[in-house]
Amino acid sequence: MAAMEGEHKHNDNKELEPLLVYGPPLVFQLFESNNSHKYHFLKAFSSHLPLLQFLTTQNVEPSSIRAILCNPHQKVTADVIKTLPSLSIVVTTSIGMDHIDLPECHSRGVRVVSIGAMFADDVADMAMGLLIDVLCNISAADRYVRNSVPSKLWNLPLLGSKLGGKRVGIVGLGRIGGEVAKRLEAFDCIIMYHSRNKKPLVSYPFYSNIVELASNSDVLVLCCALTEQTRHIVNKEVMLALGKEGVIVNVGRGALINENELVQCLTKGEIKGAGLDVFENEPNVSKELITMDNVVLSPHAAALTSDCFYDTCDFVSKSLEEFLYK
Ligand SMILES: O=CC(=O)O
Repeated sequence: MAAMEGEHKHNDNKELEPLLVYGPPLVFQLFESNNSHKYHFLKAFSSHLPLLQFLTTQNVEPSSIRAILCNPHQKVTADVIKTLPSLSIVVTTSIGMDHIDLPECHSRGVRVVSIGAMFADDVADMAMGLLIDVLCNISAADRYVRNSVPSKLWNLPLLGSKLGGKRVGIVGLGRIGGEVAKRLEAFDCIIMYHSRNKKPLVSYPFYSNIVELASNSDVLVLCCALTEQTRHIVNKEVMLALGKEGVIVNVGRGALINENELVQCLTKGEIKGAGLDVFENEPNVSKELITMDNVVLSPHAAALTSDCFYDTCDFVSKSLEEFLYK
């Protein structure tokens, strides 16, 4: 466990009451790596432990926690919320909010603030990176070179394929999906999308049925939020419709895809490949996926850029200060 404590003055020079904030270590690295930032809301605790376990093992009084800082790996369940009588705000350093029990927050009057679309560019870059990697076998070729001897260097047993001209179905045309579309246009891709509703200002073809989208696409890029409606939105039927040359990229949430069915389809050659930044049972990654050369894996890292870190630091500080001290 790491603890940070400090004495800081608010803008109006009024001494702040100590505020307990709890969050996972990665989030707190933001503050540690940005020394110039004013820690208005200390004391803060960070731990890898789930919050309820943290409270009991570290002997922290639940009623002293007024704010939670979390990321998608930190579940803010109804039990967590009920255990913290003074909780008044949850700030998540993520776009997605599926790790937070929103109805419980709402009924308790706990405010929830998410980073919104701040990371859209970075996540869209990751989607493009994964897609180009799968199509051009970059990671597989990298492994080949590292394990090769000079006489075999040119014998790579894989053929790539170009992105240009591919028909790409974007699932979820919000800010991230929109940024993905912008990038795909530069590659002369044919873009279409599926989302809850047709977007009146968007000219790309809209498919209300994801199976139809898949059967008209070479690639599916998943950018939507995980909800009860989108859980397993990509299942065997969708993958069979995408077809043997089809590629799936997921920068949304792992459970958007039925991962068992994905493994089966990849194993049987029913789709060609996948680029995954997220997994259904994080932090566990299916053993089969790990062995596949046509699959590119990334550890939920699309927003782990230095740009995101600085923006997040500002955002979190402002959100907490505004809500708690104004
Ligand atoms: O997973 C990351 C996010 O939701 O921002």
